[in-house]
Amino acid sequence: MTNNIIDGKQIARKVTEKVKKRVEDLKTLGITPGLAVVLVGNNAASQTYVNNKTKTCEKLGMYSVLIELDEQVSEEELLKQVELLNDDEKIHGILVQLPLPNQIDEDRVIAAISPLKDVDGFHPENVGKMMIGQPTFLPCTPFGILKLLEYSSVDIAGKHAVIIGRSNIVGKPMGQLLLKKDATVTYCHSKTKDLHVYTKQADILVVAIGRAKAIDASYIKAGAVVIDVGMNRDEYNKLCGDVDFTSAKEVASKITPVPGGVGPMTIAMLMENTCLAAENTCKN
Ligand SMILES: Nc1nc2c(c(=O)[nH]1)N[C@@H](CN(C=O)c1ccc(C(=O)N[C@@H](CCC(=O)O)C(=O)O)cc1)CN2
Ligand SMILES: [Mg+2]
Repeated sequence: MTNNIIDGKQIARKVTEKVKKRVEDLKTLGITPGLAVVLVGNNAASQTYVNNKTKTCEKLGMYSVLIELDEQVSEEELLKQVELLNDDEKIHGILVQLPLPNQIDEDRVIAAISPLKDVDGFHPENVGKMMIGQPTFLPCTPFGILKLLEYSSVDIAGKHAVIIGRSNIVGKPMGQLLLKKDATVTYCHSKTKDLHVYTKQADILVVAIGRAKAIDASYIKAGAVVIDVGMNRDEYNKLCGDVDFTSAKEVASKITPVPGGVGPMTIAMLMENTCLAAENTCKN
């Protein structure tokens, strides 16, 4: 198939252009949206992502701070930093970059972030709101995937969406958000038997397994929309997804590449959530 590639970079640019306008409007009211990004340790990939986040804030006229903590930092020290940010009026959004080192309980740190500043949408209160369809911050990767589908004119209602992966930050919320759009949702995961049986039924297939090129054309129904959330290195150390793009693009009606698909949307939606957090302060 030709011309079936969903360009995440281009769609992310369209989303951030709209955020930029909202930031300008907020500034006329004397409010500059502010994002605090907390990075623990020196994971190279995480460093790239947090730098992209703070750079994008600058480009959109938002305020940002990057707090870098040592790999060995204690949970108490990290929680103290989160508390300071919860109380900082210049900060509307707080994000603690994941994964965290083993000595730190991720759930405890996420729960310490004020739900009003939880622009990742990971706090249990916000996850609960998402589940019951109340307005809240939606987790950036699944929220970005919804936008990709919307901008690519993919109808969701009545479609069979199959999600491979059940993480708290991608798989689980992705299913809920597609359900809210009236898809019929099936979750698959590492213990699923006969994976082909499910994936072959998918009109929309979201792949978040964490294994390079694990899903090839043989798993995909002709004409399906394929969304690849993976981020791996192949045998030549080249970035690649969980989908074997070369074979999959021949059967999919639309497909996201890696890089340049879902990744840029994650950052664009973080900007939208931070802007929303700042707008919310006008309503309170
Ligand atoms: N607190 C959070 N931690 C993590 C999240 C998150 O949403 N919140 N998601 C991922 C990492 N992530 C953002 O933090 C992220 C991953 C990848 C990209 C991206 O733009 N990828 C590019 C390729 C980048 C490269 O060249 O290395 C692409 O796909 O085109 C953005 C954000 C885990 N942690
Ligand atoms: Mg841990």
